[in-house]
Amino acid sequence: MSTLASQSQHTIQIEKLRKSYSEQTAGDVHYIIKDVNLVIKGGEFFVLLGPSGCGKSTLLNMIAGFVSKSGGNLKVDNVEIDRPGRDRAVVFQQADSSLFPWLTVRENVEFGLRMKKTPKAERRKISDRYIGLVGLNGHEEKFPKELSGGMKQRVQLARVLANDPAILLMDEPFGALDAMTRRTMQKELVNIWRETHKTVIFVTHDIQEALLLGERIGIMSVGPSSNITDIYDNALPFPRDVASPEFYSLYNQIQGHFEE
Ligand SMILES: Nc1ncnc2c1ncn2[C@@H]1O[C@H](COP(=O)(O)OP(=O)(O)OP(=O)(O)O)[C@@H](O)[C@H]1O
Repeated sequence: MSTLASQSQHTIQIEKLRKSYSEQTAGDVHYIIKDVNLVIKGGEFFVLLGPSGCGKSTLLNMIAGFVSKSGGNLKVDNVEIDRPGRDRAVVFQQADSSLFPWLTVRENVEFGLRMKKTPKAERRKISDRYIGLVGLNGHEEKFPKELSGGMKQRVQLARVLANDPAILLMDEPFGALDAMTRRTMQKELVNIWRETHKTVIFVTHDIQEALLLGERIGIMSVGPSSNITDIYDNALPFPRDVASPEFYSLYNQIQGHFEE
């Protein structure tokens, strides 16, 4: 288990970061994102909010090390990111594609630990903890096809958490869930984050979701050459109340930003 001290590191430093998927083609370079500057502190819950197609997933996948940069600097604790690493893990919107259908809930959660050759008793202890944390007690022996969409997303989250990455990269993880399940998962994620002190970068295009979760909310402009144009601090106490005047006021400020 990572200590609080070690989790308070893992600061992500982004300087003049740019990405083009068409650098090899002749003519003007078409940048998806251009000159993004951002520092995300270790242990912070940061939300990337922006309209569809602005490059949120591209930026997240660059931090994950799945997509290469075209220019600028992208570092964790002053070390350049040039590949995926155990310090970072991604939670995708579609849980189905990340779960092994032939493995049970417990076996899916323990998969990474098995690869690391973690002893069986230790694996069981860790999977018990995270299966409990995501509310799946009693479902350990089920297969993915026997689970609802929300339950599958919980398994994906438990599996990622079991590997204890310091940095959680979440790409619209609740986008495919019904409204009630989504709200439950949002509350659980906040509890997990507060308990584990991980750095979270959460991508969404939903202002309410951004405000329910984030300590800071980075607004991405419409592409191409998208950038983070504004950052909103959100110090509202947890659990956040969507009906409070403070929530409503912040919501309107951010919405106004997109209407400009
Ligand atoms: N592998 C790729 N090759 C070429 N273009 C790509 C690739 N991946 C993404 N793009 C383009 O980059 C732009 C940004 O896509 P991206 O998925 O990062 O945006 P997004 O903000 O996450 O969108 P959404 O909210 O709809 O998921 C889009 O125009 C998309 O077509």
